Amino acid sequence: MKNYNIAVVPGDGIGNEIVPQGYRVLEAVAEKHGFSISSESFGWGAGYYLENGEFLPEDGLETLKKFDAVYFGSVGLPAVDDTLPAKDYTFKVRTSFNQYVNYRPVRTYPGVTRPLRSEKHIDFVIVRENTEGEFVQMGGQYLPDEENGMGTDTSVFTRKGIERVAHYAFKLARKRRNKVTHITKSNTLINSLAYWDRVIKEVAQQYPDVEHEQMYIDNSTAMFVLKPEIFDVVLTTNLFGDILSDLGGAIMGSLGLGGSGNVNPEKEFPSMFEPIHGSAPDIAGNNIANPYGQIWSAAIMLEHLGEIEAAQNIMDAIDKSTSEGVLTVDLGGSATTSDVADAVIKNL
Ligand SMILES: NC(=O)C1=CN([C@@H]2O[C@H](COP(=O)(O)OP(=O)(O)OC[C@H]3O[C@@H](n4cnc5c(N)ncnc54)[C@H](O)[C@@H]3O)[C@@H](O)[C@H]2O)C=CC1
Ligand SMILES: CC(=O)C(=O)O
Ligand SMILES: [K+]
Ligand SMILES: [Mn+2]
Repeated sequence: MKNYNIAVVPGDGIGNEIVPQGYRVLEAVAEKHGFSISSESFGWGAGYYLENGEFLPEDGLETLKKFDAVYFGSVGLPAVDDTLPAKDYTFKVRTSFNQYVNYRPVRTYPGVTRPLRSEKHIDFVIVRENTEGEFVQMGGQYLPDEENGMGTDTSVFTRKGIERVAHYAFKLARKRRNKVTHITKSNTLINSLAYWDRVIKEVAQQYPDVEHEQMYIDNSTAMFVLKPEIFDVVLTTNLFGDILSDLGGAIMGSLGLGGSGNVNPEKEFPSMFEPIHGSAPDIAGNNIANPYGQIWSAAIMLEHLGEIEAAQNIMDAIDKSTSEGVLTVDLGGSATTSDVADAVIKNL
């Protein structure tokens, strides 16, 4: 029997509630589709940092490398300096494992009320560049306590970094509705994002069959709300994609509905699958967090591993569950985190 060995990293806050429920769905779907899942769980994150002074052990990345994939929650706690979780865990894994695509789909969930007036069907994918751009954390603070103190962060856009994510986006569009909208702000960021546009346009010429449109980030936030049905593949920078994907969660009805994959398309390293949101310390510990995005992330992981039918089975079971009204508090319902997983497993 085919087996997938998964590193499970729940992280902090609600990660410790939704990851175990997502894992239950994973085990159930595996049994149904004739493959097995083995796993090891790692208690890394901000809580681990409070006890050990680091987010993960020194050989943590080496440990993760041996797995087929990483099933992750979120990291960050109010008691820990919040400049650390991304630097010391999330970005470290994404960058070290060349997970240069952050695949973040947005869609309509049946039975979920969304904040938009329009009832039109939404189904698009944000492809967020995931290793460079505004988030390379190259910069510094100069005399921070002084009157003339200052801080800088430099954006880095490389030809290689832009080309590889652009090729991914155009290839993905060919499997969908053949349209790429690339997000920019080159009217003001006249070096970094003008270069981003230039390289994407070069790549676009190799996909003459795919419609290609450029849109400024400010206008795109408005279009997400006013006309989200116009999007198919949204190709964005790291920072813009971070912001747009929370907006994507919001237009679906809740941040808790968004699943994602940090993908190394070449499969030289394991990819990492997590919901789009953070550790939500404000609601943690009550079994009320919405696990649909975490469960969707399991489906995205299975698709990446080649278990297409099992992935589709999870998506159908999610749709059946939301249609039946199995909705958490953030969606106006009263289902608990574990109620949702129970329903999804029943509906597989
Ligand atoms: N990839 C990661 O590990 C990420 C970590 N973070 C970290 O998470 C911590 C909290 O950050 P916030 O800005 O508050 O963002 P957040 O996404 O954790 O929460 C924002 C709001 O959405 C709600 N929410 C999020 N997920 C939910 C779910 N599944 N069900 C119901 N409600 C949900 C929260 O209760 C909160 O009111 C910080 O330490 C931050 O650095 C934030 C984003 C990503
Ligand atoms: C760090 C963060 O907010 C994200 O990757 O979505
Ligand atoms: K997350
Ligand atoms: Mn984010």
